[in-house]
Amino acid sequence: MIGPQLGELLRLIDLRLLLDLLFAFGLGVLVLGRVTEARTLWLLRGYLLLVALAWVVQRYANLPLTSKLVDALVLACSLALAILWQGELRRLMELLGTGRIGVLFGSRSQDQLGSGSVAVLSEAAGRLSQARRGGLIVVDLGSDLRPEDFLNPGIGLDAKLSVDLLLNLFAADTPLHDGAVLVKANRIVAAGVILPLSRQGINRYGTRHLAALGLTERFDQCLAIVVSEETGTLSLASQGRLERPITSSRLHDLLSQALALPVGRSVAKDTPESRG
Ligand SMILES: Nc1ncnc2c1ncn2[C@@H]1O[C@H](COP(=O)(O)OP(=O)(O)OP(=O)(O)O)[C@@H](O)[C@H]1O
Repeated sequence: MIGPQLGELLRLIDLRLLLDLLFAFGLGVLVLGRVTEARTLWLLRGYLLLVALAWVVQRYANLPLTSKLVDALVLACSLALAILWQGELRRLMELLGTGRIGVLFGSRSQDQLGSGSVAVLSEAAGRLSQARRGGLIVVDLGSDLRPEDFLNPGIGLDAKLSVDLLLNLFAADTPLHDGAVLVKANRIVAAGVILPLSRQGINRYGTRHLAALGLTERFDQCLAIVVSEETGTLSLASQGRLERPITSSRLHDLLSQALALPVGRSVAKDTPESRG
């Protein structure tokens, strides 16, 4: 009957091995699914392939020397990747340590910025740049940032995003003009936020630009718009890299691309809504 045959089949299949393969496959899919950059994806695929090869050699081939060599290769690659991805690995440990594992599985936040907000941000940045007024705007695309992620979380505002309010917040000699403005889901969440600084480019950039790099290298779902007070230069920081100098219309296109919105300049309408 079916009973003994099923029992026989189950005996033949190593359940633990099956589970092991299933978990490893799931983990691989999860990690690869989170990577969007092509080069990173190739590196990760190569690394996972090496790990799988090391496992096969160790388990099925009785070749101790080959096994040792492949293990050494995996170790060398692990060290190289740990150096290359130290920011990402630190972020992963922070997420695990603070119990925010959901961020690893979650997709981008639903309440994203719309095209109106992109226009508001690029117009405000353009006007700050023309006036040579320093500014730093962090755009959170769904990073689940917490106050403890900043050196100082600043003053909570929860105000509607508008060009006027942004210009006001960066007006010289006002209490909140120092630090960054945090924008999330069409709202100005906080101002006067002090961000962690990056250690890369320390000889090249001042602290405003290092702050933009510092945050975006830790949170890949954050962008930082920087306006230099010294030169009026506009920059956009993303994933620990600065694109500069850019025009406000280029900023508009880059923000639209990041949000997967149709690219093309639209004017920030001075509606009562945008005035907040
Ligand atoms: N950690 C930080 N987080 C947020 N803002 C910061 C931080 N550090 C400095 N800033 C902002 O940057 C300003 C100082 O900018 P600084 O001149 O050092 O940098 P910069 O990159 O050369 O910018 P700029 O080109 O505007 O001069 C501060 O007044 C403050 O508003």
